[in-house]
Amino acid sequence: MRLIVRETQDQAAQYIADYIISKTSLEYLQSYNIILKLTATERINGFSPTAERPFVLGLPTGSSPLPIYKALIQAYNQGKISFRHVVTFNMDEYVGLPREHPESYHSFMFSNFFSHVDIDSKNVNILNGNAPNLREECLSYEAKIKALGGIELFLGGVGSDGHIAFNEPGSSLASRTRIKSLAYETIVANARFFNNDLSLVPRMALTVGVQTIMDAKEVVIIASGTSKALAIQQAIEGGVGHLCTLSCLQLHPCSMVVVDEDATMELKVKTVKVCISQVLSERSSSKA
Ligand SMILES: O=P(O)(O)OC[C@H]1O[C@](O)(CO)[C@@H](O)[C@@H]1O
Repeated sequence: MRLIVRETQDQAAQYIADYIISKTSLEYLQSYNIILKLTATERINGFSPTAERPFVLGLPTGSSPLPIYKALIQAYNQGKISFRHVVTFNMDEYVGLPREHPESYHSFMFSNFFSHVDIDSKNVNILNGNAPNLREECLSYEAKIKALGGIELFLGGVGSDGHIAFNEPGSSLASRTRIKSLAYETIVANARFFNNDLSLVPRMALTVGVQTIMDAKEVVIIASGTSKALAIQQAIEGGVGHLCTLSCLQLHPCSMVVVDEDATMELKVKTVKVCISQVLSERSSSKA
């Protein structure tokens, strides 16, 4: 698992947006007075997606990815990226909240991202939390991901309790898309989107599973703010376990967690130093 630290949330978001677009450009990483010149890898642009061979992108909601969506929209407006041949799968959706509700993840995704770029709405996949048969809905979501050859890059956030998507503490690390009850901590955290009224926050959601995320070829997580610091500490310094489902990424061959400085507050100085020096050596050896 790679850990990338940026000073602010906006810088962390810009790093991820650039990474997803992947300009084939040179990147400079400064660490402990060493400046290394690194070659950025290619993602959407390097993949050159077509209608027959789309780029399959997993996407999150929440406040953390908002600056990433802003940066992607800006890049689209500058002609640096097109989403015409990108197929998206969102991580989760509330159960029972009407699709048109301003806090549904459908509304969130269209108002914060999809309506501002050239994505074809037929390529947008979001779980239907009002489906007549929720189990069937989850099974066909998994089947659709598989039929498209899997997710190329899954972008995600993390809950303050360490959840990835809505895989709350105690979720099976082998889980797949299913219905989940939200943890009390998540209901409290999300109440800010529902006039701080706990009774208005849906109690259940459909969510991709931990294994669905682990199956993606690459996973990129954003975390910012001190409220995420404990979750980041557990996921990075703790063992792999179902009480902090983000920790599953320790077992992923290609995962990256991008944080702002506030989110590193519970990490040991040594962890941050080791992670940064690993990035430097991994990247410089991949250049050789
Ligand atoms: O970024 P926020 O608003 O803290 O949200 C945290 C997490 O909760 C979720 O919205 C629940 O899935 C995640 O997608 C997100 O990463």
